Amino acid sequence: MTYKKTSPEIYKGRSSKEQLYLHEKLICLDFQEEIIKKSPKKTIVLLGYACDEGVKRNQGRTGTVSGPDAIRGALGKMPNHLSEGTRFLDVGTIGCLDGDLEATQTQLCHLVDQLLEKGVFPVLLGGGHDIAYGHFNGIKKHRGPQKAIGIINFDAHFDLRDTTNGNNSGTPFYQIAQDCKKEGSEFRYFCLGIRQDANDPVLYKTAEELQVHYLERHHFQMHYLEHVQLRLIQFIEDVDCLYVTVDLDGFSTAYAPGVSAPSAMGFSPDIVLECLKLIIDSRKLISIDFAEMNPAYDIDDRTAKLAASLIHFVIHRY
Ligand SMILES: N=CN[C@@H](CCC(=O)O)C(=O)O
Ligand SMILES: [Mn+2]
Ligand SMILES: [Mn+2]
Repeated sequence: MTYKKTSPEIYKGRSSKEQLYLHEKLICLDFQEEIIKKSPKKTIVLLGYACDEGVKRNQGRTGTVSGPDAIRGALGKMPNHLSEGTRFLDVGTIGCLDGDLEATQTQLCHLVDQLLEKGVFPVLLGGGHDIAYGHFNGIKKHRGPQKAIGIINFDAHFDLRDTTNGNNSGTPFYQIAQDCKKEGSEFRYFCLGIRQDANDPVLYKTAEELQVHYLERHHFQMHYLEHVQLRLIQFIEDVDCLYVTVDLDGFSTAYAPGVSAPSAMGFSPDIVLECLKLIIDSRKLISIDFAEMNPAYDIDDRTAKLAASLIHFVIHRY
């Protein structure tokens, strides 16, 4: 595992005297210094997961290692509407050393636990979707295995591949489900945006066996908003808290070309925004991540800007 403090140089943009832009509001801290104080003030914390190893093992197009900084660059330029009392921090980025994905996920788990311990709202920037295994485990470590943690994944893929070929970016929710089985806890997983052209029959079968809640792409659109909202409300009712993960490859390539596995028939941002509204307003959301950002394939920073706009929305509504 590697760790790097974020250089403020990554955050560039217009300057003002009144913190009109997020890069002026944001403070880069060193995680190791433990200077994140527990405070009653609302605190939003960015943490990067610069890891390509899961994508590589899953035979995907690498490049997500640069994902966190691409999102940071786009986010920093955006206008700041956060209240004066809100703290907005960046605690750096962890990376994968010698292909040791598992060690990186374990480290992520510890960092997420520590962040939640401080009472802050973590916003994680990926990195392959293997971020989800470390992230979820950190939430579980903090909350305890008996708490009902709901996972909401906006994605084209179930990511329920079994681990016969090792852990990778296509296996995180299968790994979580196996851990749940061992611990005797319920696997609470809702996946929105699934498509038949992106998931084989074995994956659908695994989803059925694990009683996964899912909405397919043809129903995951504004035309079916009431239905989508109802399904979300039903899922949220049964959980104590929520972990949300946004896999950028679920969006149409028109919005998100910069990913490992692009989706020509992916979903649109408007339906995701509606869902995020409902999720945030439920007051159960405790942590969120944005995965699979791959700047090597981005066009005109479109994907980075989409991720940044979604984060902008979340941190202002939270
Ligand atoms: N994290 C994404 N995983 C997808 C990739 C699909 C693809 O390579 O086309 C998956 O394994 O299903
Ligand atoms: Mn995924
Ligand atoms: Mn995906």
